[in-house]
Amino acid sequence: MSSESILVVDGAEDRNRSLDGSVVDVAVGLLVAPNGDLLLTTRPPGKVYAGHWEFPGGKLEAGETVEEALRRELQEEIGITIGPALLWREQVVDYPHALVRLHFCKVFEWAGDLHMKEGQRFSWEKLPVQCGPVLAGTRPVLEWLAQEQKLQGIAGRRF
Ligand SMILES: Nc1nc2c([nH]c(=O)n2[C@H]2C[C@H](O)[C@@H](COP(=O)(O)OP(=O)(O)OP(=O)(O)O)O2)c(=O)[nH]1
Repeated sequence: MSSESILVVDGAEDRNRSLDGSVVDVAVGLLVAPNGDLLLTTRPPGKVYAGHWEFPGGKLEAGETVEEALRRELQEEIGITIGPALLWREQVVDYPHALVRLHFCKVFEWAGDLHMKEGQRFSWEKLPVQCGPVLAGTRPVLEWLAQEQKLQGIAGRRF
């Protein structure tokens, strides 16, 4: 029995899928600009939930680490080469189309200019983000980021 919490999306309550074997791992990049803004992109036309806002990333291929997959996906999708990817949080999401484990990584350094290669839109956002609709599996991490920012604000005032 896994202790991971599962976010169930779009009427999946009765699916009761097992976490053994069928989970698709996804590397997701939280690109943080020097001023703290975060990069969000829309899901490209033709993909499930097209037009919904998310953080850029994609599925791991066989044999890849999360960092390798994220570096490849961001080169393929938005034309940049990332520096270190720092694993921050994980979330399992049960969608009607798939059961995914999202590996959210913070990225502070990258090379190259943004180039949306799959017809996505992009936006540098402050919290709370103004773009929408935001993909259901992306909402929890926005909450965690907001909590972190709040705590940093409190610590900053105190010290
Ligand atoms: N990239 C990304 N995917 C997310 C986020 N939140 C979330 O629930 N997901 C889900 C949506 C999809 O089910 C899955 C990512 O799969 P995908 O189809 O976009 O990945 P991919 O680019 O490798 O796709 P493909 O090559 O198979 O077409 O993760 C997020 O913030 N970013």
